[in-house]
Amino acid sequence: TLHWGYDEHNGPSHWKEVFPVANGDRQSPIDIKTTEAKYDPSLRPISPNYDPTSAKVILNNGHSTSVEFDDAENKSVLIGGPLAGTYRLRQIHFHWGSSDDAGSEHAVDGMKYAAELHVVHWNADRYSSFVEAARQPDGLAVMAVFLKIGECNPQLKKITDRLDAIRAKGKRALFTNFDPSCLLPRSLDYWTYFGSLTVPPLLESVVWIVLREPISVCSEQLAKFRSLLCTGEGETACYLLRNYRPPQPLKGREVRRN
Ligand SMILES: C[C@@H](CNC(=O)c1ccc(S(N)(=O)=O)cc1)Cn1ccc2ccccc21
Ligand SMILES: [Zn+2]
Repeated sequence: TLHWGYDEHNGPSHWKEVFPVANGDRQSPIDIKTTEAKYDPSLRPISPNYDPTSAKVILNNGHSTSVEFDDAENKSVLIGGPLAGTYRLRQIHFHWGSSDDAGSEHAVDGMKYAAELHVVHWNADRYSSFVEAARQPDGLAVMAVFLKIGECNPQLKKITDRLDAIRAKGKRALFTNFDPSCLLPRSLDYWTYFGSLTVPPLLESVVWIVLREPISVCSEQLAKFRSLLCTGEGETACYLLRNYRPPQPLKGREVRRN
């Protein structure tokens, strides 16, 4: 059976063989055509409110590196923006490419950034667990932040410095006292649209909030992400050189902006 990944034989073009929703009506990512985005005065400012003690572990799941947060209560939440209710922080993770000239999942007028940060939340007002929320059309809210090649990012250093400890798939390390707001740009202006997870099972349960202003990352920091392995210890090493899905058809969806 297909174990999905990002190689020629198991990458995004194969995912539909196991996950037919890959050809669904609200798939992500998308190419955001800025002139077609509709200004919506009802959209409020987004309001992230994170407690650094919620951060627990950093791990390599073979498809990306993620920092996982304690989501047993409303300690770190996202409210406002297009959201009705309180969305609880679950994890953050990254997508990158094999070179600096592509790596983001969303594109802006056809232009891709070097990488993309996803801050993943679930609707704790309406659902009792992440896994339940992940199956609902309004279950998840993911804030996307573009990483643009430039100065090394001192906040990102906290994450890239730990990657040596989790090089193999399945490895994890303690990672606490971390507030992911430190990775957000000055402006929280955003585009928003209804979409999906960008990796299998590609569930169509995500309200996407894509920040318009990128943060910076330098080549050396990106190179550390590419040194992660998509294989476990003792297996023949395969490097996680890229882990982005290309933009998917909009299928008539509207993209709004604040
Ligand atoms: C959600 C999956 C686990 N996947 C994620 O949590 C996840 C989160 C964000 C993104 S992204 N790149 O879009 O921000 C991608 C994946 C668990 N799971 C697996 C099968 C499954 C079935 C029902 C419910 C949950 C299920
Ligand atoms: Zn992601």
